[in-house]
Amino acid sequence: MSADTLATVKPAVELEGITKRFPGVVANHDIRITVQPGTVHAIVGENGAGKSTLMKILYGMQKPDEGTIKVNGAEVSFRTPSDAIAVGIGMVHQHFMLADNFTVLENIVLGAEPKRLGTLDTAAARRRITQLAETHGLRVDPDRLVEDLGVGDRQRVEILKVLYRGARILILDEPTAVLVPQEVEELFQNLRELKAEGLTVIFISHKLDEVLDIADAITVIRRGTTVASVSPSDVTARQLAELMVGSELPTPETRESTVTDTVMLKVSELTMPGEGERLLLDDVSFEIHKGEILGIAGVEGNGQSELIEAIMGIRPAQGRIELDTQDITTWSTLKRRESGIGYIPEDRHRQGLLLEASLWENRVLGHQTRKPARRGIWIDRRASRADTERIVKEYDVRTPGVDTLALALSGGNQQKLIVGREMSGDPVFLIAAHPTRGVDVGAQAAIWDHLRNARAAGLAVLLISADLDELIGLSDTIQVIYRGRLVAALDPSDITPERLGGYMTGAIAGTEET
Ligand SMILES: Nc1ncnc2c1ncn2[C@@H]1O[C@H](COP(=O)(O)OP(=O)(O)OP(=O)(O)O)[C@@H](O)[C@H]1O
Repeated sequence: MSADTLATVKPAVELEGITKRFPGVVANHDIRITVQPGTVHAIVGENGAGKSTLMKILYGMQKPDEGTIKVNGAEVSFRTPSDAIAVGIGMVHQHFMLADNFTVLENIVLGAEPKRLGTLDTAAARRRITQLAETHGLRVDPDRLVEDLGVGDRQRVEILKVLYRGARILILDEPTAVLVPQEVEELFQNLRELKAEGLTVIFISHKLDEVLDIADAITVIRRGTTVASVSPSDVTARQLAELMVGSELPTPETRESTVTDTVMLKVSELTMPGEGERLLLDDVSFEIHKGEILGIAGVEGNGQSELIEAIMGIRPAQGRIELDTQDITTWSTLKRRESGIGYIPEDRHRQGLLLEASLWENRVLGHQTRKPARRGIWIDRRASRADTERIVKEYDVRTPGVDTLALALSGGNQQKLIVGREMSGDPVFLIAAHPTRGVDVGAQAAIWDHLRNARAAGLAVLLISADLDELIGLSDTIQVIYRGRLVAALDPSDITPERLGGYMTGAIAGTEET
């Protein structure tokens, strides 16, 4: 692009002086960001820094108290997302919003068409989708059911859905959080193609290496305000993290094995039927010792959720589960929890928190029968509040206080609260599903420390994570789950994320299959 044309090209997005206040919190303060068209622009910052709030403002989901938004040089004011869509802004949410039992085509068209599906010109819609998919290198089959698609494909459908509505500026909220390395590479390839077509991508991410790999420009937000605008070629991941927190990061400690001979959890021949012939869990057996972290690696949808649900007694399965030599196979979920199982669930909104309740009420959720919640037949409010304050401090949950509603916390801070709660009350066995999903690098290191310390004190942990660095860095042993079977046992000190990704996708056959 020559200097002349550069001068005439208007920024895709200009945010000037954006301020947004919530009760007790200034979520955004005088934010200034310029996003050039045809670029990938990353927004990074600690949990609670104000990234999501800013993206919601840019997508018309929230109104700023102050400041202006310009899109392609023209000032805009959004009342709803439809206003943002009308000027070409689209948002791909982290939690996919697709209807499972509809086809790709139906999902893409749903909501975008003025007519109802019954009267839709399917042939024209299919032509347009195919054309969009081809132009942007987003291969998907329009006639497949969404429930049959893997995570990477679902994400492509979400992107196509946004493009179908005419978006030229795409907002992606932590797009790589659920992807394995191979899928991340595919997504980045898609983003590069979008960019080459002149589209603009704004994305939020906590994975700083990835940010450095794909972004053309990076804006750092700290405590609600823009503190730096950098080019990826000028910073390292560590410097970026330090810009986010405003101080130097501690260097992580090395670790030693704390695995003992005492078996804490023993799962034998766990089998769960699915629809038709396919088994959701197929003869799964393993042991976890006191002081051991067993990591389960797998692409989402290969039986991890079912395994957790079986161990927690949420969903029936054949086989046997023993906790500390006791057969708990027929126990209720509550009884399992009471006997010392902590559970950091996969989906913090559906299973982890009551969003309309305060932080201290969430602290006692699922722990009503135990200390500090219980005093006689009553809930001990004072002790519960005090313990919540302890968690807020120890886990650095950014909140105005323990009476704040859970829904007012940023995503990462909600996660820190859940982790703190589940690590409280000295569990003997912990199920940690994606324990650091959505938390910033500093908080991630802190949660890892908490897990390692608890492990050193004898906690047995079942770790399920899509973050392969986390699996490799924390686990004593890694088992790969593929189509409901444990197919390979791997030594974390001897495996790279790329090879692990190979086992997870079935590209490298596991020991059981060879
Ligand atoms: N609806 C709300 N009501 C009250 N406070 C809110 C609300 N939404 C966000 N906040 C507060 O605004 C601040 C910024 O939150 P935001 O979700 O934008 O952070 P974030 O940078 O996206 O964090 P994360 O990385 O954890 O997702 C936080 O202190 C949060 O508690």
